Formats: sequence, C-alpha cells, structure tokens
Amino acid sequence: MSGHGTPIPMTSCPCGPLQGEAHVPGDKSISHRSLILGAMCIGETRITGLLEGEDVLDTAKAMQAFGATVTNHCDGAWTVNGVGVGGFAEPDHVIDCGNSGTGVRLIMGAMATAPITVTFTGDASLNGRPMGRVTDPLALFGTQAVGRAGGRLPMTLVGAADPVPVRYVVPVPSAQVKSAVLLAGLNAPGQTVVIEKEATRDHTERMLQGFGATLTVEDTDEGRVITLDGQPELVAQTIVVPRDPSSAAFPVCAAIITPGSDVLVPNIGLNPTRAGLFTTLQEMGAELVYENMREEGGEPVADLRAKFSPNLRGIAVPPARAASMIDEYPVLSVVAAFAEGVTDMQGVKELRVKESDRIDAMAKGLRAAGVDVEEGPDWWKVTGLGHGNVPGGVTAASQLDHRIAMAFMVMGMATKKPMSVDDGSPIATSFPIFEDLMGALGAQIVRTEA
Ligand SMILES: O=C(O)C1=C[C@@H](OP(=O)(O)O)[C@@H](O)[C@H](O)C1
Ligand SMILES: C=C(OP(=O)(O)O)C(=O)O
Repeated sequence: MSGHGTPIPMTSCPCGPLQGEAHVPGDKSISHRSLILGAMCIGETRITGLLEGEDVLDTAKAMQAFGATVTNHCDGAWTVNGVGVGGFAEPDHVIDCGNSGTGVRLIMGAMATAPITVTFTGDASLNGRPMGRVTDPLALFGTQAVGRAGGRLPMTLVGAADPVPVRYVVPVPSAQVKSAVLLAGLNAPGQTVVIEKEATRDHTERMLQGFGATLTVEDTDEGRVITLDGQPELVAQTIVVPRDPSSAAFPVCAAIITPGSDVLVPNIGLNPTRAGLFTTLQEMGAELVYENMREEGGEPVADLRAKFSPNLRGIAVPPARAASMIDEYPVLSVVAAFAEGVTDMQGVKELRVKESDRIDAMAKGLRAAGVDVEEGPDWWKVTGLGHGNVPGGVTAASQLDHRIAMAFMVMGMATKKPMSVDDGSPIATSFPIFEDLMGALGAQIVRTEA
C-alpha cells in the first residue's frame, strides 16, 4: 500500500562498526507463492516465517477476496484454507496489489482460468508498470484483459470459461511471467509448457511440485522447458519460509562498506537462482563467507558472515548472472562506489521496469553524491572512489521503490556526509523491520522532517 500514505524522509549518518546478528524477514517470493498456492488447495496450509510486509499482506487480502480463509495466529503462524484449483470466487471489490508486481502478476495468472471477472489496481508505481507481458500469454488460454494504454493498471481480466493449455516461450527473463503462465495452466486441461531461455528464480516450480502437481523441468537447446499437467488436486502443505536473500543483501553490503564491521546474517536461503549478489561480492574482494551450509525444506541455506572489506575492486558482472541478482543491483551499485575501479553491469534492461527505473533512480542519487555513473538502455557502469572517498551529503528520490530507499540508507553509513531519501515509506513493502534491525547493528538511521 506504499505510495498512498505520507512520505517518510529518512537520513543515514556515517557510523561506527556494524556488529551483531541480523535476522532478516522471510522470503518475499516464497511468501506470495505460499498464500496463492495455499488458496488453490482444498484443506489447510500452515505457513511459518511468512514475510509480513505490505506486498505480501496485500496478496493475503486478495486471497480472502477470492474466497480463501487466511488467518494470522497468535504464535505468528499463518493458515490458508483454500478453495481448490479453479475454485476462486469473484471478488466484490477491486483487488489492490499496492506496490507489488509479483502480487498482481501471479494473482492474474491464478485467476485467469477461473470463470470470474476481476479488476486490479495498485499504487502510482505499480500502475506505471507493464502488464502486457502477463496478459499476452494469458490471452492464449482464452483470458481477456482491458486496461489503460500500454497495458497499464487499473485493468480488468475476464477469466477463460473454457481454458485451453498453452505452450509459451517467455520473451523476457521474468519469473513473474513464467509463474503467471504456470498458475493459469493449473486449471487448463492437458499440459501447459513454459520455456525460458534464461533461468529465473524457480520457486514456483519447486512449490508446485511440493503441493503435489506433476511438473517436469528439462534443459534443452531451446532453453529450460517446464511442463505442467493441468487440473491437479493440490495438497495443502506445511511451509517454513526461508529468510530472504534479497533482504540479507542490505546488512551484508552495509557491513562490507562500513569500517570495522562484522555481521552474521543467519538462515539465508541460497537457492542458486537467487544468490548471484553474494558471488559477485566475493569476486569484488568482499570478506563474505557462508557458514554452516545445510539444506532445509529442499533449499540450500547458510549463515552469511560479512566483514568490512577494505580492498574492494570493480568487476564486470556477467550478464548471465543478472536474473539471479536482479533485485540486488541497486545495493551493488552502492558497494561499487566504495570499490577501486569500474563495476560494469550489462544485460539488465529489466531494471528499468521495476518499482522504479532503477538505473535512473540510482544513477541520479549516486551522481549527486559525487559518484560517476554511465548508463545505456540495458547497462550501467559505476566508477568507484575507494573507501573513505565517497562524498554523500545529498537527498535522493526513492521513487516509491523500497530497494532504492534502502540502498541509499546503506550508502550513508560509509559516505563522508549523511545520505537522505525523500521517502522511506516503501521500505515497509518488503523489509518492515529494516530501521530497527540496522539500528541494532549500530547504524544511525533517523526519520527527518518533510
Ligand atoms: O517472481 C518473483 O517473486 C519475483 C521476480 C522478479 O521479477 P521479474 O519476474 O519481473 O523479473 C523480482 O524482481 C521480484 O522481486 C520477485
Ligand atoms: C521488483 C521487486 O518486486 P515486485 O516486482 O514484486 O514489485 C522487488 O522486490 O525488488
């Protein structure tokens, strides 16, 4: 629901060493999927570790509007009593997905093959993002969509009354598009096939299998071919949501750039389709190690130990790694400012259609803070100034984007002068405990007057 409220200006001041343990919240991608798949089962799904951020809470409300019973229990667990595949009821109000691209796109997929009509909206950020990438493949099932020019929300979808299965090659590297097609395929008879040329996060595939769907994945010359048998009976599950690597990125990067720091970030999901940032930081010379590597709930998990890293160097980030760290480029660009040399980030066109144009948002703030940034349609380069040399001392626009706001707050911990953002309120969409968690480590983030 960010973007509806009063802006919260925030300032982060240069601080002493960050120390201690950072228990970051549950994974946002897995949290959305737990609620949606729980709503598509008959029976009770129990979820612990759910991210209670605004994006996920909006998805919980949407599932209730479709007829599922979603309950937050006193012990912190959530339960979802679902309505079964194809059983979604028609909501009697507009579905507001707030700031969440994942929420709206996955829910569109989940309702696309049910015989109901649904109108979706969001905040100013979400209403500017492209939905054609999802409604185009959904049209192949027989779903109709009418929205604003350019495939923008608010938008009404009429679910296919008589859906047919689909074979679809995803044209952009997007787990949201892939997932929308798979969720729509659940209520189509026969096999739905989705092919992705570049592997993106695979939580939907893993979780569909976990909920009892028959789904196979094959690596071929054409790409990753995912085949789903339609109209399964999904079986309610008990889900333990791992902690979010995309949230872990903030305390990890803060420790790496702040002199004297030593921070442990326990229990982080390290699914290879999500862990690209950590590999990149290690290649840049960061003191970042995985401790206590183990497997939990079918996913690799480790404790991350990050220490101040005085010898960071810029690198060329391999474009093939982009999908596995797509949400982490804003904070990577901050680390790059404290490295020696150029960090070259190619193959990242998708950054321009997130909650903000993330290349533009970061480039503007970094440049104002004294850091040189070059950019093109699908690339950007940050020239680092080395430790102790980054001026700071400006207010950056967060553009309704939580990752931009948090990236600049991390930056202010190690610049010469404080860094501010005009609005930190979007942080609550994915990391509601960010200020407290960073403060407990020793950061000095304060809310400032508008
Ligand atoms: O499927 C998901 O949970 C997500 C997929 C990614 O978006 P795209 O599918 O647009 O790349 C990512 O940026 C987003 O934060 C979460
Ligand atoms: C891109 C993001 O989220 P979404 O697309 O779900 O809004 C993100 O969390 O960085």
